[in-house]
Amino acid sequence: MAEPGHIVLTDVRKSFGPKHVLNGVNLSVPKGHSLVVIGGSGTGKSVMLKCILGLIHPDSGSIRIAGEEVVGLRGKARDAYLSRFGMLFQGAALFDSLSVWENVAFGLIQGRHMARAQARDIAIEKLGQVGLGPEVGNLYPAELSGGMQKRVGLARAIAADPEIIFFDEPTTGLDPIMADVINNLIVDCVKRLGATTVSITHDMASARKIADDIAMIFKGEIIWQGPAKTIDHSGNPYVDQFIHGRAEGPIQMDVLKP
Ligand SMILES: Nc1ncnc2c1ncn2[C@@H]1O[C@H](COP(=O)(O)OP(=O)(O)OP(=O)(O)O)[C@@H](O)[C@H]1O
Repeated sequence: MAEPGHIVLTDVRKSFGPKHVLNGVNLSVPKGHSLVVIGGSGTGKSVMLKCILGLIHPDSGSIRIAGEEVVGLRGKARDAYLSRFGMLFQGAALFDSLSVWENVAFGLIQGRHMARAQARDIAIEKLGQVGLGPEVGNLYPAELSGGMQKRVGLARAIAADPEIIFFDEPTTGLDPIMADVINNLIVDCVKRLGATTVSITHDMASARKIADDIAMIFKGEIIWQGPAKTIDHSGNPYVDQFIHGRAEGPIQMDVLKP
């Protein structure tokens, strides 16, 4: 029998009022694999990630992590669940009032109640893994370039050695060379940790680099999933249109609707 997925979504549905956003999402990510979810704006990528994180409750369906049902977890069980995740947000989302090392160590100090000195050592080590020297630890986010901020965000995402990491648009806003540097660091850091990852991106160069598998979401359903190296021969006209960025094809933009 095939190994059950580390992250398994079964028929996950979510509507906001009359708006059906997730229409029965089915997805399985094996342990240690990197899945990249692609899809147009407003197709439900962020809502799906928020459902996995428990920030949005699905109307129905099942989300299992390592075999355990996580829909509906509350209180301490939910806190313990969230501590298994690392997250790199769009724009890095660093705290401006904290130094770089304090940003990286935030979850260790606040979440795990680690002593500051020990947390600082780990932060400096993780900064080293993303190519930043210890001197950067004492700077503040406003003193860093966008690329350095992403590196710090990545160091923070891996600080607690999470078993699952989410990357939300990890290369948005970066020039192509810095984007490639971040992609390489993501691949290195994830391999070192052996973490299972789910990433959202519009950047196909990034998707090809960091994904083992790619899934395409369209109108709240996964319409294709396969190994990244097969995406050019998916045989799916929606995938073809998306990866080549063509205005013509089965995906029609509702440019007049909000
Ligand atoms: N809390 C909410 N209340 C009402 N509607 C919501 C809520 N969250 C998301 N939506 C709607 O769900 C749809 C999907 O949103 P989502 O953020 O998942 O899109 P996305 O695929 O991540 O898009 P993008 O690539 O632009 O970030 C959108 O139409 C959005 O307006």
